[in-house]
Amino acid sequence: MAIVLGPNRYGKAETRVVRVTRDGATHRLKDVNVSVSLSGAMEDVHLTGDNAAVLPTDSQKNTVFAFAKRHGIGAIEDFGLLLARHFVESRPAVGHARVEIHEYGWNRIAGGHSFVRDGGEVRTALVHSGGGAETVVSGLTDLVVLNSTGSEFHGFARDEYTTLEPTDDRVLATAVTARWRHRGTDAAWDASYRAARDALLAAFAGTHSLSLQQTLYQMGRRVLAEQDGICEVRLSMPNKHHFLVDLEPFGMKNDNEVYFAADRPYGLIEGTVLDDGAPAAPSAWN
Ligand SMILES: O=c1[nH]c(=O)c2[nH]c(=O)[nH]c2[nH]1
Repeated sequence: MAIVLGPNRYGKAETRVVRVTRDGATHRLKDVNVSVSLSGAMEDVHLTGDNAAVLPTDSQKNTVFAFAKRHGIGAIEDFGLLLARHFVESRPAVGHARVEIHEYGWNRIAGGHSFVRDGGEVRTALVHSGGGAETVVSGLTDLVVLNSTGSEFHGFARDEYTTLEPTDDRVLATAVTARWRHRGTDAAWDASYRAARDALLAAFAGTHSLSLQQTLYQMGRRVLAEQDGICEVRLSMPNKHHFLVDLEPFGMKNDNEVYFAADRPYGLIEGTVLDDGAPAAPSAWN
């Protein structure tokens, strides 16, 4: 047996940066979590302990802070591209850079310098640069949505373990994780993000659902139908079950009004919706 070093990468994960832009008394806030991962000619450090090619992860963290000051933080896709290109172009040993950024939203309260955190929702970007190829995947996590009617689930397969009752009126709730791959690397990121988020919400609300799978497909479809610059959407959606509570013991009828919101287990519905003519780019999602 020949033992060899396989794929490897390294970098500083989860550098939390808050960048305040002071425009007189009116401030703007960007709150991000940046993870850098570099790969390339890193045999020596693994095989012999020679660190000559290794840009310390500490330097990578410092670069994130320095770039936040020097360039500001605009759309997270742009900040990711800036960092990824910097590491590939400035370090001969680095053939590939992966930069993942999560952004936490803040809204202005009053005056110029007071803010309140958005709900749990997070905007995401994943950038790869190296070997002459670049990819950008945008997205969001924890977009929590609920339809209080307009959802059915029946006609499903049955076996000896099936106890689920069919329903023609249920609560449909999920926490959407969606990521979408752009065809290029120079979109109007903020406008594209808002349009994709709106499309996901409109499709969730506007689909009379026969299953969460059907709703998922409609959500991905809507994003692709509205934006030529996007060629692939990947969705992961937990079915946040809401069970009708039996109120008969208390002499009351439950007319689809009182639910037990279970947190686990949950159905996990995942799928990809794509332009089948787009060039495949599996590494864009790594
Ligand atoms: O929309 C649904 N899809 C399923 O696959 C499923 N399975 C289940 O038990 N409930 C549901 N609901």
